[in-house]
Amino acid sequence: MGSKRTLFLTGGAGMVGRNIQDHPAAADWHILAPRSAELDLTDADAVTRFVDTHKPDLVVHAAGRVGGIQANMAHPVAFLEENTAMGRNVIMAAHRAGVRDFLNLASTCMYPRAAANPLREEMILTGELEPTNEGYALAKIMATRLCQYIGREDTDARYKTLIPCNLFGLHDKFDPKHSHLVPAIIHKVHEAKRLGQDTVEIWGDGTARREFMFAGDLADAVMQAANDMAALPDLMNTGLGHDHTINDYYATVAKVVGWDGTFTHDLSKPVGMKQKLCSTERQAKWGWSAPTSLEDGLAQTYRHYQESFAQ
Ligand SMILES: NC(=O)C1=CN([C@@H]2O[C@H](COP(=O)(O)OP(=O)(O)OC[C@H]3O[C@@H](n4cnc5c(N)ncnc54)[C@H](OP(=O)(O)O)[C@@H]3O)[C@@H](O)[C@H]2O)C=CC1
Ligand SMILES: C[C@H]1O[C@H](OP(=O)(O)OP(=O)(O)OC[C@H]2O[C@@H](n3cnc4c(=O)[nH]c(N)nc43)[C@H](O)[C@@H]2O)[C@@H](O)[C@@H](O)C1=O
Repeated sequence: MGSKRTLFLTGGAGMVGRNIQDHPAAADWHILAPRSAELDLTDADAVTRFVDTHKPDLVVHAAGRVGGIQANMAHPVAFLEENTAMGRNVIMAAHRAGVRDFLNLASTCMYPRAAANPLREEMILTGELEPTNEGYALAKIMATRLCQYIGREDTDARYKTLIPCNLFGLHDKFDPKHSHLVPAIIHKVHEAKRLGQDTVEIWGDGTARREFMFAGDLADAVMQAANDMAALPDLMNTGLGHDHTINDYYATVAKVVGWDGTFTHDLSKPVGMKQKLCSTERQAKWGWSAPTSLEDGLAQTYRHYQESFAQ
């Protein structure tokens, strides 16, 4: 314990944070993961005091106000303001305290809405953002650029950003008001099975495409990065390099849950980006790929849902 390096993990109780703490390589670190009730990251002075007191060797910034398309559209002020404040406070407190290594988590929502797929890291800030999550994306771009500027001005600082694709997994949010696509489908299809319903409604026409990675796999990439920050590119997509239609995700979840009903489409619901598929070129050069198949990840997530959320 005495010889372990200290990792300040923000958002340690969230989906990504819990998967990081459950990763086998987490045992190599002394992890500090305060809840928001103990350390409100929007409070700059409190963050500075925390970082100055603990002087971590590495910060992994996995906290944020996070939600699916509907939550982002309903609360753009909070998504922009809280995420900007958290990013700025954590990054600046770490840099002022002399923390050399910082791993920032962004999101593929910060790519321009009309960018050609697959999305390459140098496309950031080359076009207009997707309006359904613009506030959140602006906050993510701010934190990403701040890390890059710090790295440019202070060549000892390794302030780097992973850009994960959409994620799902254990400890996801299943509440329909906040959920992303995959947990929303799991909840809807499970409920249809439980209540004996023979149809489930899909938002939009189902032809939009998404790249959903198992959150345990993102944790694996984070731990590989943590172990050798020098080897990590300063900005890198973390994804699968392939995607599926929304209709495909519904069909696959129905198979995993064991429900054989049919689907309808509600064309009045928001659809967002038509496609946001990562280029995995940098990730491949870095020497990593996601190990979990969609079916296996969904089966694990459905078991977790049944244990923690389902009626
Ligand atoms: N989920 C996804 O599909 C994707 C996520 N990401 C990024 O990964 C990161 C983690 O996301 P995810 O785990 O899904 O999010 P969750 O919503 O599951 O977790 C977010 C965490 O942030 C913490 N938090 C929120 N506000 C504050 C605050 N004011 N002070 C301190 N802590 C706060 C919460 O802490 P507490 O529980 O203690 O309140 C919570 O544990 C985010 O940066 C997100 O943008 C990127 C791409 C896709
Ligand atoms: C990772 C990224 O994720 C977010 O963007 P998003 O990918 O658009 O979010 P989503 O997962 O909620 O939806 C994906 C797609 O799925 C369709 N869809 C069908 N049926 C349901 C459904 O029942 N619920 C939801 N939520 N979507 C549905 C929905 O219409 C859309 O086309 C950002 O806000 C931001 O959080 C971010 O960083």
